[in-house]
Amino acid sequence: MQGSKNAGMLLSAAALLVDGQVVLDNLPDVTDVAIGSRIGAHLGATTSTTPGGLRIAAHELADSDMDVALGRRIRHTPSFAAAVLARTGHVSFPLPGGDGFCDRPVDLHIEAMRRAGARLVEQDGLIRADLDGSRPRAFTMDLGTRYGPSLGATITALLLASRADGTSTLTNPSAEPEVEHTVRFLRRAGGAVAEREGNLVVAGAARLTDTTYRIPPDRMEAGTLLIAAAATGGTVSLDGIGLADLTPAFLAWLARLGTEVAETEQGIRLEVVRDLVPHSLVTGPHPGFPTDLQPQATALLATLPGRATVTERVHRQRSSHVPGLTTLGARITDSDGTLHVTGTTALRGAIITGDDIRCVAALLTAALAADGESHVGGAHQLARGYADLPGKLAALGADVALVPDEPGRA
Ligand SMILES: CC(=O)N[C@H]1[C@@H](OP(=O)(O)OP(=O)(O)OC[C@H]2O[C@@H](n3ccc(=O)[nH]c3=O)[C@H](O)[C@@H]2O)O[C@H](CO)[C@@H](O)[C@@H]1O
Ligand SMILES: C=C(OP(=O)(O)O)C(=O)O
Repeated sequence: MQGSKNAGMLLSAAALLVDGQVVLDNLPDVTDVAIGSRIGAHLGATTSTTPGGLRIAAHELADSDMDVALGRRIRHTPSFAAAVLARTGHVSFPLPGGDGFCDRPVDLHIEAMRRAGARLVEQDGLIRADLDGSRPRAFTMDLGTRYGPSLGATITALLLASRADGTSTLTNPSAEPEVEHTVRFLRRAGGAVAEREGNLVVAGAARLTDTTYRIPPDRMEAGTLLIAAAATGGTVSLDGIGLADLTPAFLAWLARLGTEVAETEQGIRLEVVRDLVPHSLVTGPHPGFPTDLQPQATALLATLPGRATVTERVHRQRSSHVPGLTTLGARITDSDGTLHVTGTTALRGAIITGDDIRCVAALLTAALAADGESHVGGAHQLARGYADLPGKLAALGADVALVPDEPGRA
């Protein structure tokens, strides 16, 4: 398995907090991570590749103005900005990009900066934040939203608190594995983060020091491959990942469909053990069903005779995959954020395209199960989060090849 794109991005941001050298092992070769590394380099960090990883030396950050074009291309921009603000007392950054399947607000990121003592001004999509002193001040903040705790804002607050002058308390923090990895990384770099009664209590440090961290396996890549194997009635073995890396809700869903997922010496193995039947799902914060596997799961349900519902509860809406699936012949209706899927074995190949990472992964999954050939556009989106999904699927026996993406799209 590749290293996790989301953990890799957040730890690349955290690396900018360290007054020394950070080595991130097992960073995935995906375009978002490359953009994260370019953002660091533009701000004055020295980056160099190591076998299987990246060395980031941010002894000094010479610049506090983030490259606007790069910042607009990724979702984790506010967390990179928080690290720069905590280090230099100043930062300017654009509103983030990333997948645009729904409105994705950043109010909590901004609030964390404000609570840490920043004066903020927004103009034309650019945000400027300045601290009065050289360090953030200690603060208290609640990271809950009506959709559950915010992962991104928990990391932004954590990074600010780690360099604050005093002890901060973060209530209702996200429990996603990416938070646990960021906490471990910060502790290794000399930070003091404690978990107390479900809160994160962070004693700010004046300096964080050299450290090496291994990015965990990408649970979304693993989940995508497990779903693709189930959708094609196959068997798949994935090395370098364990059952503990996947959430109980996702594993229980796979089991109810009629697959068996077991641990092997090298990793995990999925086998289809009976005729698959559909089963409904609801996404949720960890340890719930991950939102980043919802589109692919919808694609699988669209191929299984019978009915199921798919309810998105992490994002306001996530149904960008529905038009492409419908073009392949899937029967899906959307009512108040819940997708009603009536599966069919009669999906047919078509020309379809997707505009975000998991949407394209979902279309690819359904195209593999469909009769005939499909052309799935959006390979550049896929490359934001998967190092080589078409290549891995081909190695597993799928008839899939990468052809040049649509002209004019970076
Ligand atoms: C908890 C969770 O599963 N988070 C997912 C979320 O992370 P990401 O960090 O992108 O999003 P958040 O976890 O912050 O968002 C959770 C909820 O909080 C809301 N919100 C967020 C920030 C903010 O300032 N204000 C606000 O209202 C969002 O609209 C959303 O409904 O999307 C990523 C991409 O799909 C996934 O990899 C993460 O697993
Ligand atoms: C939505 C995703 O990524 P991002 O938050 O970077 O847009 C994703 O990984 O599915």
